[in-house]
Amino acid sequence: MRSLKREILASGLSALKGNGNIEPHTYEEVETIANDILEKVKCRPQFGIICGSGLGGLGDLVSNKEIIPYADIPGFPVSTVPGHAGKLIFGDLEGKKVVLMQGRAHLYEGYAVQRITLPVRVMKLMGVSVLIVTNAAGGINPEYSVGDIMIIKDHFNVPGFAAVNPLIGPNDERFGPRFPAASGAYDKEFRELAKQKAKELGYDAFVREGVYTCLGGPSYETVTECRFLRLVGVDSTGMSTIPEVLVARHCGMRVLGLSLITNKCIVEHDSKAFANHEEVLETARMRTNHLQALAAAIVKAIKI
Ligand SMILES: O=P(O)(O)O[C@H]1O[C@H](CO)[C@@H](O)[C@H]1O
Ligand code: HPA
Repeated sequence: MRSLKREILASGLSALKGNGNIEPHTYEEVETIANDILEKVKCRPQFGIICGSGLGGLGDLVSNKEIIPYADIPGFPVSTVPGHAGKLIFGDLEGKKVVLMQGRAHLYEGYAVQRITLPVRVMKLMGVSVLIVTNAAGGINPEYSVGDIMIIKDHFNVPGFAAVNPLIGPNDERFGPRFPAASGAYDKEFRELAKQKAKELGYDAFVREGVYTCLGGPSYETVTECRFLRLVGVDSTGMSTIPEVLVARHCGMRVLGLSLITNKCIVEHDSKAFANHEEVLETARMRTNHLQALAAAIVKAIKI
């Protein structure tokens, strides 16, 4: 095990192996990382939370914090984007044991898709069975406003059209099946619960339910791409989340996804407006308190 750990550390990019082929981390590698983390913390998490751009404030909800920077975890992808602190926070939230990722890594940062999803498998082997994923996204649905929170009911995996899928490569049945279903990935019961909690909190006016997509980024979408996405039934668009959800579902986790609509997508040629990350972070700041309250209420209500 020791030498395996050294190997992961030394390679830094063990998801990229040999002649350009991309291979997933082995079960043993993931197990080594998970056990290593568990040796460092007292918490034994049941819930995993991934915070999107500017949404790391969800970490303030956690008490009895134990914090490990991603940079100290062998093999973990380190976030390089503003609004992604790159810390793993363990602790208590509404009576539940949680591990919260304050920030994520994205495809456009140059990581293999298997590598950006490694933390999800590590969570699984640490005992997590429920994953809450959050992201900042552009509103494609013309009825959406900046600041809306969208409960994700389905996704449209654009990178998957070009064979970018974290489950590509040898399949280890200890994680899950070769051909997992992707329909029903966003747990119906959790979605209903999220809607109910939103109502109780008086958030009806800005909580929606819709379909998320991600492109590879880092460029934001063109006008034609946005119009195309609307035609196929997409409501919000980002550059993350879907790979994590595919891996989570593959290993049997139940998933809830929340998109914060941080900007409206540009659908008019020659528009003077342009998508930008500053607006994304600004909207995230504006909605942090609401998102915190909603996430806390949902975690409290979910029974494991
Ligand atoms: O999906 P999250 O991590 O919330 O971040 C979103 O915000 C960034 C663009 O502003 C991109 O990284 C996009 O994916
Ligand atoms: N497009 C893609 N990703 C995003 C956007 C967007 O408009 N807003 C936040 N992340």
